[in-house]
Amino acid sequence: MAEVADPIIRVRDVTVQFGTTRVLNGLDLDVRRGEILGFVGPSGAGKSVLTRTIIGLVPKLSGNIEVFGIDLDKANKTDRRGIERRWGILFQQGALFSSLTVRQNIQFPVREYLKLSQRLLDEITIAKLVMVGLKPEVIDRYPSELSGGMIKRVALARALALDPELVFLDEPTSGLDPIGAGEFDELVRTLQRTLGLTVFMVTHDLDSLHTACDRIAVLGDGKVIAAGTIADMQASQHPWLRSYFHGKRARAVVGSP
Ligand SMILES: Nc1ncnc2c1ncn2[C@@H]1O[C@H](COP(=O)(O)OP(=O)(O)OP(=O)(O)O)[C@@H](O)[C@H]1O
Repeated sequence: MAEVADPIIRVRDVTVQFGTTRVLNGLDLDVRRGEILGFVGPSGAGKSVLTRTIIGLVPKLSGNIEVFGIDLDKANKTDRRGIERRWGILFQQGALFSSLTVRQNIQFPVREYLKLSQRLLDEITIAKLVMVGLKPEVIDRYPSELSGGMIKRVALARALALDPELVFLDEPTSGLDPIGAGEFDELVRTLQRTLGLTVFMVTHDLDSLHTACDRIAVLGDGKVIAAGTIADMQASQHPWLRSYFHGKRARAVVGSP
């Protein structure tokens, strides 16, 4: 694959296996600093597995992963904590701790890494809530008292709590209606531009790929089978890409016959 200068994530020849099932098979991927990369592929292809492998939650059989130019396998515990502070994560499942309030959810990662006064923690929390378009009044609500869209926003606020350079979003718009999803995409786009964030976004949402992503990488048979702009994807003759980007759903999004 073509080398990218100064990638924020560099994955080379990564293989991940559960028992005898090989999910990733010699996968290469670069994520460029400052871009929103949309990561797509069939259900069960291994998108979440790759995300979890990059952040070190899933062990790999072989291969090499660098984040911020640092090989995580070679980092000691202190360096690793330093790296983990520089990324934020919005997981697909269990976006928020249901027994904690919005305040406690957002402050959770901050408390893990920093010793700050409660007053400062509250100030950070309110700033993050405003950043994601929520009113400070929601701070003492529980997740069960929020709408689906609000939960996603609080989860994003939590991912942003430590002012990360890189954010992992695993299907952030799943479960939202098209308007809510569109608003969320717009928010991610705005934050990327204003904060200079790099975003790694697993998604099934064709609208997100069109409106939010700078580049798209497609996972198939354990590898990245294509990477490029939406125009590159639409021009591809690969059967899965053709049916995905030119199928019924795609036509509904781009409005072509
Ligand atoms: N801890 C695990 N142990 C065993 N198998 C696993 C584990 N985690 C994931 N898998 C398997 O790895 C494969 C890829 O799963 P993954 O969740 O990454 O798919 P995905 O591309 O994110 O799918 P979706 O789009 O449906 O979310 C699946 O077959 C899944 O069952």
